[in-house]
Amino acid sequence: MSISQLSITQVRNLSQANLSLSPHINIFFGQNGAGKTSVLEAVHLLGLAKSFKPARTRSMIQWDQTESVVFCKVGEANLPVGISRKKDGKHQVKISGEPATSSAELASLLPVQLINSDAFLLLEGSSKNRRQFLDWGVFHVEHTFFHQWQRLQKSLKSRNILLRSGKISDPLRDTWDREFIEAATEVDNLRQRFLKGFVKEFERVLGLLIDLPGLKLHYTRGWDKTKTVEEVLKHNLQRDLKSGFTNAGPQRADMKLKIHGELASDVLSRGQQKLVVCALKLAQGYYLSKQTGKQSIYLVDDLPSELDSRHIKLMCQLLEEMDAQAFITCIEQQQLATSWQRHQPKMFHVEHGRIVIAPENGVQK
Ligand SMILES: Nc1ncnc2c1ncn2[C@@H]1O[C@H](COP(=O)(O)OP(=O)(O)OP(=O)(O)O)[C@@H](O)[C@H]1O
Repeated sequence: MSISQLSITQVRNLSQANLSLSPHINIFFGQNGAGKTSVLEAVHLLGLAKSFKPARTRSMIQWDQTESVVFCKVGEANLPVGISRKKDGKHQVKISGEPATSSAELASLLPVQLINSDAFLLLEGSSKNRRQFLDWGVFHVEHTFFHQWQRLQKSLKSRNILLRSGKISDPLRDTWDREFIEAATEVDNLRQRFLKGFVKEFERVLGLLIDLPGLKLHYTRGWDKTKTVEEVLKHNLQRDLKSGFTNAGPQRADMKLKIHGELASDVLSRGQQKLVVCALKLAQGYYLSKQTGKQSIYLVDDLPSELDSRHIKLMCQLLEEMDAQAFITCIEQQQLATSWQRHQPKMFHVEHGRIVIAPENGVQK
């Protein structure tokens, strides 16, 4: 799926922009503070109904305005998709003129992958970042995942409320325990099944980007691997009651990257870390496309930062080969002008919140 037309209204310093996009590579270049990242944020809002960080969503609305609106046409059928977001946090999503039933519907239609400076959190941040990354892939590849994941969240929340109330023999807790056990087992099975294929794809893409022998992805499911969830819940009951929450389960799963037993974030240089993170993100798009035929949409903020010219070219080649639609930002047009082999990118110059089409390769024809 790619976006053919994009209209952005009152997002940060972009008062109004109407863009006709390439289904392949779209590059936004311009000086600091021009509004390049805001274009990516607008597409992110369309795909996930929020900014890069949920807490930033409110601040996206242009000063002295009450709402941001982003509208696009998707795929060959030019399916209209729009979102409006108000200062009070309310938002409205419409797909083909009808209100979307859930944000999952939007996410399924527009599989957005973001590579920006926050992407380093995949290596150095909390396990929540890695679980979100993993679950993005499982959600798109395994059709039953969303339902099981919702069951897990609901049963976990209800169980934790009962734990805090201290009702040790509450029959209601037995009910939520059973629901939690079933959902936890399913979520873990689906994550593991996804990872079997994904890890191979990740190793392939990483090998094309950088030679890091010994780098391995280690999945931990969130509870003792020699025990069932049921056994762990029984074993941990006193501890769970004392702490007021469920200590073990898929809500504690992690996916660490280690090299020779050390965390990649403790060992690798900044550039190497960026390449590992890019390999993870690109592998998601490749794997999704191989498993489902769906194309992802890539938002890459400041692609050249931290990378030497050889690695910039390799990144561009991999994005092109995947045939995903990409929105890429950089400061100078020349930084990315000659990195492409298959398609000429569409170049946009962003200046003080205004976006104009620029000549390809910076050469006026
Ligand atoms: N709510 C808002 N209303 C209006 N302007 C805003 C709002 N929030 C941020 N801005 C301004 O909008 C611009 C957003 O810039 P953006 O982050 O898109 O820049 P950029 O081109 O990616 O720059 P850089 O290269 O420095 O990352 C900045 O000039 C910022 O000060």
